[in-house]
Amino acid sequence: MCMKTGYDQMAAKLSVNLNAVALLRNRRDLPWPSVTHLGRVALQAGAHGLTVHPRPDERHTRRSDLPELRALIDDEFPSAEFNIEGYPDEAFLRLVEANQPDQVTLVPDDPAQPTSDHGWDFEAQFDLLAPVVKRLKQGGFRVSLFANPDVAGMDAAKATGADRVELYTGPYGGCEIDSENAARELELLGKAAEAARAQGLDVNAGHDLTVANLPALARRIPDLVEVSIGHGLTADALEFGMSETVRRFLRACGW
Ligand SMILES: CC(=O)[C@@H](O)[C@H](O)COP(=O)(O)O
Ligand SMILES: NCC(=O)COP(=O)(O)O
Repeated sequence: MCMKTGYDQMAAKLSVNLNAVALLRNRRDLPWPSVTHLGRVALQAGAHGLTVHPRPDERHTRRSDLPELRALIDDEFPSAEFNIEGYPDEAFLRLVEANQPDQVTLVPDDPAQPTSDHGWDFEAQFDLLAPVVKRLKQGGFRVSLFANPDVAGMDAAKATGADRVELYTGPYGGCEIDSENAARELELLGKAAEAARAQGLDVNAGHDLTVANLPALARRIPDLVEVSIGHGLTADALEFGMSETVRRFLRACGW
């Protein structure tokens, strides 16, 4: 990681989640907006990676998007990272193995859920997670586990063999900026990050992050390694264009 430009700390890498672009494309049986091309524009503008969360019903990114995105990174942006998120059933694990991401983020999603809204219960779901993490690590993938902003369970998260946790920032993202609620959620995230770091886990974060709420998160978690952002970033891209939006988000991360 490079030094931040505006702070005395390191900056989190920005991975652009393309699910919202895919959702827009999927309104028609047409190939635009192109998920792969908007991924290219985001990487050209300086994003550090691309994230997809292909769900079983393919309402967002489709299985067929993944080889194209893998090839985009391999051919044009070899230092960028590809992050695939999802619930670790056999179909998902095979999809991951076929598309060789740099990072796999395991999320406890039910297929019927509109979006991700909680992290793993690491103790209760340890027996599910540990063998999956082992298989993914043997495949050479970095593994991150979606986590509630909760101090409890970080030891169990570490015991699964995972490399990182990704803190679920939805409740923080839903708060009015500078409100007491935002301060309380931020503190929960900060404490959870400290607990994860104490176990030797690196910390990612994501869900409902915006240009407005990112700077305080980056200050509270100075060693945050990566943020993955889709909905808010895509909304801004409609207003400012993808390139300018990525630059705005990079600045909000502290680059
Ligand atoms: C794991 C997580 O927080 C997700 O935010 C997610 O990948 C968002 O995906 P959707 O945009 O498809 O809801
Ligand atoms: N991994 C979290 C993520 O990708 C965030 O997505 P979004 O809430 O910003 O759409």
